[in-house]
Amino acid sequence: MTRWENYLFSAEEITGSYDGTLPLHHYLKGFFKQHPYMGSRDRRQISQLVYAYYRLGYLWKGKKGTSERVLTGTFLCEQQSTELLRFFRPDLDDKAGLPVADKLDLLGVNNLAEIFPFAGELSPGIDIPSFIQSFFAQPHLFIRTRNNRQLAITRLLDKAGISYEVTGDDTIALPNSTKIDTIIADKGWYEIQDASSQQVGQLFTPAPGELWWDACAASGGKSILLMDKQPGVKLMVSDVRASILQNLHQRFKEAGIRHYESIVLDLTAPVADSAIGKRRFDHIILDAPCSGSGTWARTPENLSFFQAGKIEEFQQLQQRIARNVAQLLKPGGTMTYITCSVFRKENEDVVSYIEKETGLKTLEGGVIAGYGQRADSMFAVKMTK
Ligand SMILES: C[S@@+](CC[C@H](N)C(=O)[O-])C[C@H]1O[C@@H](n2cnc3c(N)ncnc32)[C@H](O)[C@@H]1O
Repeated sequence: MTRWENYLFSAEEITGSYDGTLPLHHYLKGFFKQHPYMGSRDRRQISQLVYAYYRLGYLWKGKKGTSERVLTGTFLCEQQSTELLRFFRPDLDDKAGLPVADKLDLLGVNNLAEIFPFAGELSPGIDIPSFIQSFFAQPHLFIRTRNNRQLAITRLLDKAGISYEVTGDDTIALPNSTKIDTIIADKGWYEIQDASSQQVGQLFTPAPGELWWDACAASGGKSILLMDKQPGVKLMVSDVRASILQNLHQRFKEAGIRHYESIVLDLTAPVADSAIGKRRFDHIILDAPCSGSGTWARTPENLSFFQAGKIEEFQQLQQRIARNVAQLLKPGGTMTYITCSVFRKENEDVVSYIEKETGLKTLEGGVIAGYGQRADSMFAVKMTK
């Protein structure tokens, strides 16, 4: 067998045994551990084939064989000729430089719902063709530069020969494979944070002395953004997972944030006075658990394994959490409801529910369509009591 045939064979073996239970990158790690004779180039090429396959979503599922789908996915993802595609499908390789829309035409795909069957669930602000076509490109790695270090960082990137684009005052887009921690030693200079997540920060207008609560803080990405804007706020962070708050403590330490309070809270139940006393908050960040569908260009295996019924499960969870969280907002304060979902039921419909159930009113915000700049897509709405 040639090298290319071996690669295709391995990709077929992986897609045949992977069941979506683990994230795909974990599964691939396990697979390569069991095949230690594969070198780093082999691992990279096989992983690319597997990812290209999952980027097809539902296209030709059950209708065409795995190898044909792997090669079709590869054709849609590659922007220039590759040896592998030239070996198997020179007809497609000749056309590798075409835009994705033209490639789909060439393949006779004129209904994008063949790829993404959830198109009817999308928030109105999402451009359906652009969103679906974005699955065929790996999103960028974005960093948010801190403490006026942008120039110093771009110098180091230049020195390391990394291609990058400065896309905002504090935002740099990098190739996804960049090992940024090997280039910039001081972790206090930057945060890895998607461009859309950074954009959410425009809804935060903190003033010194205000009491802020990051209710679903995870490892603290939004909180660090907030504290960089205004180090003088009084911050409380919470999450249902104690383990993720441990990650937050480490990340805060590296970011130089020392003064904050943290607490483990399950927000599906009302917050007891015994946990936080009679305190009420000037501002709340509610970055709710969600389907993550705005990030599926990074984890395209979800296109095949996500179950439609999950959308409503998330919606119910978001509604319960939002109702309990809104109780702790001071009159005149704001709550910013955030998801990294593109589904209306998790976004606009939850905002309508919050308005109806808690009396909060929408001030500004909506869909953040990241697919246009190879970033995640999100939803963020600022509401007031
Ligand atoms: C989208 S993530 C938050 C991301 C984070 N704000 C950031 O910027 O990195 C949602 C978080 O909600 C937490 N969560 C899920 N269910 C919860 C619950 N019932 N109560 C509190 N937090 C919950 C999850 O553990 C997860 O860390």
